[in-house]
Amino acid sequence: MTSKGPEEEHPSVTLFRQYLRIRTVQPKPDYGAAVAFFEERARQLGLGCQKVEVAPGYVVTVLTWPGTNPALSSILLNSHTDVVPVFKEHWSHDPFEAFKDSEGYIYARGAQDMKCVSIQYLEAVRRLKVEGHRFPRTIHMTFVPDEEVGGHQGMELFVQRPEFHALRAGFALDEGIANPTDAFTVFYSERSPWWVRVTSTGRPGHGSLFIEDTAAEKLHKVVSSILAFREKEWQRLQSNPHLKEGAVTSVNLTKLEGGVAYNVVPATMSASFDFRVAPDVDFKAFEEQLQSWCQAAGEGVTLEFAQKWMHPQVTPTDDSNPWWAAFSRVCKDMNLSLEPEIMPAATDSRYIRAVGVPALGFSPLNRTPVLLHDHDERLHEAVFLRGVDIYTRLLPALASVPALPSES
Ligand SMILES: CSCC[C@H](NC=O)C(=O)O
Ligand SMILES: [Zn+2]
Ligand SMILES: [Zn+2]
Repeated sequence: MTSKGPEEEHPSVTLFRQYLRIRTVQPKPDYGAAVAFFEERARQLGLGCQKVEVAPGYVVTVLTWPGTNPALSSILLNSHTDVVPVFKEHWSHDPFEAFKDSEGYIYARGAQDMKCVSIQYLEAVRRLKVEGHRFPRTIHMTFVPDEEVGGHQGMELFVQRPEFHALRAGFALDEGIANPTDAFTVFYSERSPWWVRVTSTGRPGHGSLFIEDTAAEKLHKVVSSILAFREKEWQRLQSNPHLKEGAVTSVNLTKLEGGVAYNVVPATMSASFDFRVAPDVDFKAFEEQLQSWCQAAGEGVTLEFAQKWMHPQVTPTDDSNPWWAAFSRVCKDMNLSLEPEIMPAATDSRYIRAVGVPALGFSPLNRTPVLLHDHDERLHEAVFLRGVDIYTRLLPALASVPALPSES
């Protein structure tokens, strides 16, 4: 399927590269251009198009292919439109040019995360429509802003809107992560982001003296306790080949703040941590553990949360879940091997699952190095096109899942 020259390029690849050139890059994404792009796709494909402004300047675009049985719940195909910033000097090609090399690799920010998936959905729907298919369940494609900075102005608000409930989503697909092997990774749950800032207060004074009870020494104790916990989780992951990254709790010390001069002992210092809490953790006990590390460090050590997700959900990956049964059956029929895992990072799936809609995180990218958020993010056009084939098989199966007990 690799094209030799631009004149022979597969039209789906050309469309993908057009979308990659839209600069929806944080912190100032050009969302207007993205919305216009999807409106034009809706027009070309003859799909319904709805724009929902969830916050000023933050529009969710919904493209709809109605099913034949409106009594059934719908399939939601979600993708975010924003991408993370780049360090341009570390790229081999301009990250917003969608350069394709002679082997067929397309270099661009968003090539894996997740502009590929948006176009793969659209192109699968286009093919199925052109072939004259109709399915019982409605298929909605949602193109949402703000995911890369937490989705607070995107999916978090959208799931609370009447327009979201009107979609009557029964099942959702959202992003996954590439897999370097022949297999495909599929995510059935996510770790919960807890962003914690520990602030320590103590006695100030002259930097030449042995001051007692300083902010720094107490902060050091908390940092040590947390990094010791990190090491324990890391060892647990390393020593058990059955455990994948998302199954343990991770933490990184990501910020240290405080101090004004070399010779002034500061009265306040703080440390910020990015925790990703595994879904099987007892959240209450874990928070108590954090509090007790602060208390053990001494007086005047407190913590606050900048982010604290409290609703982890697991989408079942057995045949008790008819959506999983349909999804995995197609993969089996196509000889695709699946590796079900817990997403280490946080995606919009958490908001979708939290309102009771089962969701799988799946980017149909195998034999692809994991380059999301990295320099030289790229995707081979053949892998991209294979992904369109995969959705072209998945969508008919999902949109034809028979009425669930709750729907009859
Ligand atoms: C926790 S809000 C930030 C969401 C972000 N998502 C993708 O990278 C992440 O850091 O996982
Ligand atoms: Zn993403
Ligand atoms: Zn991302």
